Amino acid sequence: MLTRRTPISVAEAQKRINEITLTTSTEIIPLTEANHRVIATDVYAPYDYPHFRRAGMDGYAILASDDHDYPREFTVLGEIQAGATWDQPLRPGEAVRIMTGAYVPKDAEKVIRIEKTRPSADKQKVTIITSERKSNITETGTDVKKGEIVLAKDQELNPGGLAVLTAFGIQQVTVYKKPRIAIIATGTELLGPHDPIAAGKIFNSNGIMLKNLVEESGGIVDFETQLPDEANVIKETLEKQMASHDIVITDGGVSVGDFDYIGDEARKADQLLFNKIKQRPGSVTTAFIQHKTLVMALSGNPGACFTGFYLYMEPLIRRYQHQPSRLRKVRATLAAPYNKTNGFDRYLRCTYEFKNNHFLVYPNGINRSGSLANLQTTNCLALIPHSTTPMKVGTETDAWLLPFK
Ligand SMILES: Nc1nc2c(c(=O)[nH]1)N[C@H]1C(S)=C(S)[C@@H](COP(=O)(O)OP(=O)(O)OC[C@H]3O[C@@H](n4cnc5c(N)ncnc54)[C@H](O)[C@@H]3O)O[C@H]1N2
Ligand code: MOO
Repeated sequence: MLTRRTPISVAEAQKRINEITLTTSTEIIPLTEANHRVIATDVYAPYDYPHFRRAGMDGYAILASDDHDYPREFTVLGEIQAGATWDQPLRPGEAVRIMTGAYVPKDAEKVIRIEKTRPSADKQKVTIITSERKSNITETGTDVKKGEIVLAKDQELNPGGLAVLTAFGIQQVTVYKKPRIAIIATGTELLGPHDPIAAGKIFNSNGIMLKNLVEESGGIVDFETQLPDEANVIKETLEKQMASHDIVITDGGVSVGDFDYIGDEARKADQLLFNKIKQRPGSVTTAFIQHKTLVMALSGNPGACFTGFYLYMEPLIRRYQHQPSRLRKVRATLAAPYNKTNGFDRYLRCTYEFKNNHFLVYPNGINRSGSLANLQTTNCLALIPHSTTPMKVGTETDAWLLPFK
């Protein structure tokens, strides 16, 4: 059925997606699974770090009042290994052999590095040759004081952050839940992964791309399927997946063809956000909310599907994690010809180069909506504003550098 759709701008479509109120929730997970997760609560230091006075060098611990008139011989009271403690008092003329990272005796104020000493053969005595400028002792709480925020919320944990938490004996962390996303590809032309290639048929190349794009952006794909263009099958699957997911992403079946059933579902939905955008590729990109779940209907055309994901889905998935989009908007110069003109703004798949403090963008291969050969090497999208004349080489425009590229 042919219906008239009202195209809106990309900015307006992005605004409508951005205005969706998200119900983000949190979960507690073991630290061993927390790399790249976003912490949802400030984490306070349960104790000082370090929590004992620690030797920064291998050497001999002595009293502050003894730090003079070198060379001078000291009596060695014993040895403190890292991990051990020491409770004997230290008196003038006495030293304790101490290792890096070991507990410093209470009354010791200085560790003289081993290089500046001459131990006797039986190790019972040591001659200190010269003093040290530094104490070589790390005082309690030098790094972090008890009660301070060691990691503030809303940041993505990385291996360094995991080390910080572990140092404080923290083994679990509260993080934002990842949105659960279902991916439904539609099209009777789609072959199963093990089918032989056949006339009129294609493999579901969008499926694996979308799954990995979702996961890279911080979502979980726990349902993925491909469906023939059959209204009932599509409707039933949509209903079921909407009930159990935060977002359902579909691709294909969204234009005005006789078998484009996703478009029909969109028009009947509780809230239609948009079903035509003034953009190429992907003018058919559609979004609607049904039973409080967002359905993002991307074009089946691979180039349009790729672009639509970055423009609308990546920022939304990141928002579930309280994180900004990873697309980096820059000003860039068109460095090679692109001669096509269009009534809609085009998000051209490009490669970029950073030269003399400036970004240069190069149109990447064939930029049709239905072409896909450039998807591996495309690392930015550049804006070719709608016009009746081609954009001249050397013109400045907006470009978005893509994450993980
Ligand atoms: N009469 C009109 N025809 C079309 C219009 C229009 O306005 N009037 N819009 C065109 C534009 S623009 C686009 S974009 C496409 C959008 O089509 P759909 O999103 O509905 O997608 P399909 O028609 O199902 O497929 C388009 C193309 O992509 C291939 N495809 C589909 N699924 C996959 C997949 N999972 N992996 C790889 N490739 C896939 C499919 O075989 C088609 O070749 O509509 C235009 N038509
Ligand atoms: O809307 Mo389509 O521009 O060819 O992807």
